[in-house]
Amino acid sequence: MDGYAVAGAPPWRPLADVVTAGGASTVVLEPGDAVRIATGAVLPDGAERVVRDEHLDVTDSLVTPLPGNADGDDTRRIGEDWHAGAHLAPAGTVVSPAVLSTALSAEVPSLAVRGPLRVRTILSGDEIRTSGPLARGETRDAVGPVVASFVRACGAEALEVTHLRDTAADVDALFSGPCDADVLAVVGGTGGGAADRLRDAITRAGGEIVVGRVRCRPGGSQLTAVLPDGRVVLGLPGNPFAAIATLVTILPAVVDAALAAEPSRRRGIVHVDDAADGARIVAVDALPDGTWHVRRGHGTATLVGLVGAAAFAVVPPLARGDVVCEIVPLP
Ligand SMILES: Nc1nc2c(c(=O)[nH]1)N[C@H]1C(S)=C(S)[C@@H](COP(=O)(O)OP(=O)(O)OC[C@H]3O[C@@H](n4cnc5c(N)ncnc54)[C@H](O)[C@@H]3O)O[C@H]1N2
Ligand code: MOO
Repeated sequence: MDGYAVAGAPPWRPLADVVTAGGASTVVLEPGDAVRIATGAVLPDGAERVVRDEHLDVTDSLVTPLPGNADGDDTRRIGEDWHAGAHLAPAGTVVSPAVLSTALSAEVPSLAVRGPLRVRTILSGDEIRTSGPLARGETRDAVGPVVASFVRACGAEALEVTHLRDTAADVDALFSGPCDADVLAVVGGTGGGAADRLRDAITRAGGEIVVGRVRCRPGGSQLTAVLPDGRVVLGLPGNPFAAIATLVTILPAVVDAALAAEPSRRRGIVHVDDAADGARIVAVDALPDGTWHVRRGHGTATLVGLVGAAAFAVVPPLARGDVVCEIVPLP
């Protein structure tokens, strides 16, 4: 506190010196002395306490406590914020700016951390074209260039996107080769149709399909699998809206599980007009009263239904009216 460092009983004699923060002071107080001190300065030798300016009457020759403030002490003592060995953040806490700043205050130079999870997105489909003009039968890649934003919004690190040809050998190589990723997010090939080789390849690689399908639209054909080396495979349905909706609803759960983090799901009230048998992932707009409004459906072939939208909402099966839903904010 800005005030006076004092020694002995009041009133005190003010010394001419000023003790400032960061400097090495040579001031020594005798009983009856007071010296002006700045917030953050080290208490000078001989000082017994600090009294803040607001609690003092100061003249050229005398420093006197104001009535009712005779005994106050505004000294900040080393270690007063926490004791040695104190737990400042429980295991599993996300390393937020507050955690980093607290570690700095506590002179903790390094932290044991898990993650971030590294996610590699793999585009599948011989028809998918990432650059150059489209030939007949080709489809513009509308996921690769934007997927990193969504991966990062899930708290994971996005590695570069690769493109896989629709051959069994290429899909096998994806799962058997060395890899710098913790999660392989494969776009397309989840359906099990003529050209979809993902499920068989996971089985051939000795992987276990943990979630084979989900009663949800879009994203019903999504899968979550674990390879023998622990890597997680997310099969994202190929239609871009389905791929992104699936990614942002399933990847956070994988991140939480891998990092032993406490799941934190945001919820909100969504106005739902019609009920459906299964769960739905819908784009929503924020209303001024803090509730959410379902957007008109646009199909899943593009992300046009997300343009300007604030979030996805996961609407539970059969729900209608004002429904509490999981809200997944969009990046
Ligand atoms: N008999 C059925 N067939 C399909 C069904 C069904 O219920 N019964 N569902 C359809 C839906 S909905 C989806 S979604 C897909 C999911 O299957 P896949 O994951 O195997 O997806 P693909 O067939 O590989 O691709 C679907 C569609 O998306 C296009 N695509 C793929 N990647 C991209 C990309 N990076 N950028 C833009 N577009 C992409 C791809 O060309 C296909 O047109 O199954 C349906 N079939
Ligand atoms: O999974 Mo498709 O999931 O409805 O576009």
